[in-house]
Amino acid sequence: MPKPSLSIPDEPIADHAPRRLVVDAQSISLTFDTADGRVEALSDVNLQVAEGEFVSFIGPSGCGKTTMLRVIADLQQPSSGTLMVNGMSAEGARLARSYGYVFQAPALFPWRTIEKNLKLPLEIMGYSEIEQQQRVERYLSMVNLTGFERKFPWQLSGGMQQRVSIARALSFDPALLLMDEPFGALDEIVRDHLNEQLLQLWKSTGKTVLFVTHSIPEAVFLSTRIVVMSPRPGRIIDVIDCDFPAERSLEIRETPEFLKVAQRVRNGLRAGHSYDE
Ligand SMILES: Nc1ncnc2c1ncn2[C@@H]1O[C@H](COP(=O)(O)OP(=O)(O)OP(=O)(O)O)[C@@H](O)[C@H]1O
Repeated sequence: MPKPSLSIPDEPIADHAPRRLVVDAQSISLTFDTADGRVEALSDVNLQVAEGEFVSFIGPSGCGKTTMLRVIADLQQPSSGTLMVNGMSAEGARLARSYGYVFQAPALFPWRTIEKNLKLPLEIMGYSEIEQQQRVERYLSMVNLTGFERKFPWQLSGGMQQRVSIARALSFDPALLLMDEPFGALDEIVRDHLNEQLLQLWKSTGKTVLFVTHSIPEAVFLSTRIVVMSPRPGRIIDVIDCDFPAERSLEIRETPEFLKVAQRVRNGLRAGHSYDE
C-alpha cells in the first residue's frame, strides 16, 4: 500500500513578483490514535502558500483536507513536521488572530442578531464600541448585507448566513482566510452567486485564502492553484496553477481553457480513486 502522503512539490508558488509566505508547511504528518487503531491522516505534507493566493483543496471524503486546515489553524497538533503561519508558529498565529475560519455550517449564535454575531470576536478582542460598529457596517456592506443588522440568523437564508460568517471571519482583518467547504450545503444557483461574490471579495481584500471543496467548477473558478488529493491514504495527485483573468464571470466556465483545467482536475481525482469501495 502506498505511503499516505499529502505533499506538494517544493517549487515556486507563482511566477509573479516574490511574495511573502503566509503558510509554510514542511513534512507535516498527523496520525490519530483511535479506539479502532491508528489513522494516518497526513503524511509528509509540504505546502507553501504565498500572500494573496487562493488555494483550493479538492479530493474525496476523508482524505485529510479538513485536518490540514485544522493543523494550520492550530486546532490540531501535527505528529511531526514544522509549520509557519504568517511568519509565526501555528500557535503564535492563532494567538495573534492571523486567520479567520469559515466552516461548512454558518455557526452563528441563534439568540444573537447578525450585528451581535459579527461583534462577538471583536468584543473578545477588546475593540471599542465605535470600532465594533464601524467594522460591522464595513464588513456587512462588503458581503452585501447592509440592512440586516437587527435580524436573527434564522431570518436569513442559508447563503445569507454563510455571508455573515464570512464577514465575521474578515472583521478582524486576518492575513489568512481558512474556508472549509463553506458553500457545500447550498444549492447550485446560490453557490454560483456566492462564488462570484467571494471572488470579488478576495480581489478587493487581497487576502490569502485556503479553500476546501468537492466541486470541480468551484475550485477552478476561484483558485490561483488547485491541490488535488487522492482518497486516504491521502496523497497529492496534482497541483494545478490557474491563471484566469482577474476579471472573470461565471461564463468563463464554458470556455475551452476552463474546461481543460477542470478535466485535468477530474483526471487527477479519477486516477487516485479506488473503485473497490
Ligand atoms: N479527531 C479525529 N480522530 C480520529 N480520526 C480523525 C479525526 N479527525 C479526522 N479523522 C480521520 O482523519 C481522516 C481525514 O479526515 P478529514 O476530515 O481531514 O478528511 P476530509 O478530506 O476533510 O473529509 P471530508 O471531505 O469528508 O470533510 C479521516 O479518515 C477521518 O476519519
